[in-house]
Amino acid sequence: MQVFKFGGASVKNAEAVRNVAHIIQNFGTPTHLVVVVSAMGKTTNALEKLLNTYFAKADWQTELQNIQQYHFEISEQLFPEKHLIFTALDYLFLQLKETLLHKTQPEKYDESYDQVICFGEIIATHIVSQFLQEQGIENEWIDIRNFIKTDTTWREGKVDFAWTEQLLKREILPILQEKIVVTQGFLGGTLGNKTTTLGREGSDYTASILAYSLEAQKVTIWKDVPGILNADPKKVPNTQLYETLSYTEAAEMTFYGANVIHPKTIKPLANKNIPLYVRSFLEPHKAGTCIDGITSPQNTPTIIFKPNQVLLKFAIKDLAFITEENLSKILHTFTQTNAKIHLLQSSAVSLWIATDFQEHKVIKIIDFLSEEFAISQTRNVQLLTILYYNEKMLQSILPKFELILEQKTQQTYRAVIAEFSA
Ligand SMILES: Nc1ncnc2c1ncn2[C@@H]1O[C@H](COP(=O)(O)OP(=O)(O)O)[C@@H](O)[C@H]1O
Ligand SMILES: N[C@@H](CC(=O)OP(=O)(O)O)C(=O)O
Repeated sequence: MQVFKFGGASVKNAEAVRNVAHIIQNFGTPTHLVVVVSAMGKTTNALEKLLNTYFAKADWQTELQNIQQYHFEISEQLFPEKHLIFTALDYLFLQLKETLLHKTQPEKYDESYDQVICFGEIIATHIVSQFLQEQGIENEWIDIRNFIKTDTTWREGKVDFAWTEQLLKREILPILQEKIVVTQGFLGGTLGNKTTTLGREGSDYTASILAYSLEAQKVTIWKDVPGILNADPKKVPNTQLYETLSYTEAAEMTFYGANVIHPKTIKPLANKNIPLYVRSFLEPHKAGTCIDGITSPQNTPTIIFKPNQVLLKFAIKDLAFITEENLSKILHTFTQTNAKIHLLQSSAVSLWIATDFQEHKVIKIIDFLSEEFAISQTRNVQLLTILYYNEKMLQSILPKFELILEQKTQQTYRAVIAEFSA
């Protein structure tokens, strides 16, 4: 069996959904395929805005209406009038409103977030599943929250692989003998059947969890790019396609912030030696990139920009030096806050850490540590990583940015950079 994953861009409008149906039609057999689908277009961002507007007691009704209108407009182009999908959508949007009004609390932000944000994937999979059915592609819609089991780390659920594997094997494998399965990316469920999410852009990870658990022959992630390139084509001109990549290289790229695939995707696949294909849904006849355990590392230069970072500086207050003890205190606070350290540098009296700019986490970190350290922050920075860099590459990129902090090893160049202010 195989796993296909379609992200937001591949289902962003009616034409895109039709294209997804064509790709699935060309799969060859009407069985043995799990289709993982993300929220349509930028719906996850819109749902985040809905929740924040609701908590801010502002005009959340307009936000809800916009999301509803977007999905209805797509569905009107895909289905005949009075199709069952419209009743399902009415019900789902009612459920979303009820959840917002009765199941969210500002003081439980992360938990509330998961209960609301999940509707993007739930709604998208209903539309896709029904449309495939309309096209004669028999499929079963599955609620993945009943199968991918996580703890209660809201917004970053930790997957219980043993339990998940058992449930998926028992319940999904028999269905796959007869038809295709359509399910949601990004979502999980707790023991108490509450919804969790696996981290932003986590649908790639879902595809990998499913492939691992069901021992898939391969996974294909369909994107709006020809495959994995040596840089994001939206940021760097004249990029080159990797036809093959090793698991190690791919994992390294995602670790440094190449957001073409979610960082957690590679490990489960590597553990079971399942190849991952990254292919273009715009040019589905092309082979794309194959990531596997056979390819040996090519050491090709790769440029990675990681935006939306903040650089925190922790300075010792009483003229003492940075010690292992206060280092561990700072690191422990990051663990407790579930904030990721993307770059770390120390001097005699200060420690710098670059992390994602998530305001609520930054506030928590500063709250915990401000008694002992003088903390300053540089916002609106990004992290630049160049794997297997050379001086020529540095000279082609660095003059375009303000350089705030720099680290070099023989193979890897890393810097905290900012756009020049106008
Ligand atoms: N090294 C890279 N190779 C290809 N695409 C990249 C790379 N780094 C970043 N990207 C970006 O990743 C995007 C695709 O990922 P994403 O938007 O998350 O897709 P989806 O939401 O459909 O899963 C591309 O449009 C491209 O801008
Ligand atoms: N919809 C979620 C999960 C996801 O993975 O989306 P995408 O496949 O479009 O990156 C998000 O936007 O974070």
